[in-house]
Amino acid sequence: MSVEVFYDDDADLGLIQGRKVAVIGYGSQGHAHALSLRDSGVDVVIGLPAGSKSRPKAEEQGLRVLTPAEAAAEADVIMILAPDTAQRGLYAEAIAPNLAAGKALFFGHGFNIRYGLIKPPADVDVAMVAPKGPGHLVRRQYVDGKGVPCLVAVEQDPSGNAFGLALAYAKAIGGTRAGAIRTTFTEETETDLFGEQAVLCGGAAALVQTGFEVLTEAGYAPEVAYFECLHELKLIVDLMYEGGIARMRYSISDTAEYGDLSRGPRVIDSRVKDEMRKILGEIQSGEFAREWVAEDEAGRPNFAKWRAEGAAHPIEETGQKLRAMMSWVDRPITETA
Ligand SMILES: NC(=O)C1=CN([C@@H]2O[C@H](COP(=O)(O)OP(=O)(O)OC[C@H]3O[C@@H](n4cnc5c(N)ncnc54)[C@H](OP(=O)(O)O)[C@@H]3O)[C@@H](O)[C@H]2O)C=CC1
Ligand SMILES: CC[C@](O)(C(C)=O)C(=O)O
Ligand SMILES: [Mg+2]
Ligand SMILES: [Mg+2]
Repeated sequence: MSVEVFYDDDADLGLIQGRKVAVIGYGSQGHAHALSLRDSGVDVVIGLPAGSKSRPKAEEQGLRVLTPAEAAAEADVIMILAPDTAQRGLYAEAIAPNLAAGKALFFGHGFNIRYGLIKPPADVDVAMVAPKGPGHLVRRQYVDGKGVPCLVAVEQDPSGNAFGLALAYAKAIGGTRAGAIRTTFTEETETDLFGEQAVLCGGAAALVQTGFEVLTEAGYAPEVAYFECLHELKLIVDLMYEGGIARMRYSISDTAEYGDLSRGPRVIDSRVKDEMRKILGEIQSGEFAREWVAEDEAGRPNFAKWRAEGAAHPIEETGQKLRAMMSWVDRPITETA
């Protein structure tokens, strides 16, 4: 099945330049959207609670900061870029009372709409512009005259113009420079959750930690194990990123490629694939969403425990020491926030 991809020439920036946009939240995505919208000539206001630690960051950039309710009341387009777990309460308290027919409600990820946690009124456009990359990279690419590809979706379209408006928004943050792909809230949410759980974050972190443990438990130096299991992963993924798995295999030695082809399927075997299918099932059925919402409402006890265990893993201490020796690893992408 082929997808529809839209580029700068397909989007009319004027559609978003003519509206006032409230960006609610000024974290990874929020700062990138707000600054790039402003640089694209859009009238932007930021919505943040009174005690938010993000307020000074937005104000330092010369942005006008109001409370979420005040910003939502002023704006025609409200982009919610607060954490997914905060969105339901934020919507009920500050946004729903300030919606009116003809306004548009935008999201950077479909979680709250897909799982029915937010149910906007029928006379409001509901759309999504979801960059396929971390917010700091979204901003850096925009500043460099490039862009991070976006997914664009429409859930409700009473105006008949929701897709054009979303495409204009994607253009204003650099997304259509790279390409904006039309999708649905369901497809974006389920694939995004699956990708981050099974492959990009959960799968990759567990693979790296487990490889490091096997080597160090067998008596190899943690420093050598770090290079083999974490540091070089970026170099290998860069090759995949540039030219796919085939390009990576072209670049490595035949010995590595034979080991890859003969041993890789033993590591990621049918049991792992079955577990991935189970994880996808939990996402599709809403089981993961219910678990995560309950964990958040309970004060995140497991989240805090697992996060602390991850931070205490020996690979972190080894990494800290080694990264200090590598001057080229000293420009964190988060420095634009
Ligand atoms: N991180 C990423 O790169 C990606 C994120 N997304 C999606 O973008 C959205 C935002 O995520 P992300 O940028 O990671 O979030 P962050 O955690 O980086 O930032 C959240 C921001 O929202 C503020 N905030 C917290 N609570 C509230 C509230 N009740 N009302 C208003 N503002 C609030 C925070 O302020 P304070 O500083 O005070 O905590 C902070 O400025 C999510 O839907 C996420 O799934 C999509 C693609 C990639
Ligand atoms: C991969 C994690 C992500 O989905 C992202 C940066 O796209 C997220 O939710 O942060
Ligand atoms: Mg993602
Ligand atoms: Mg995500």
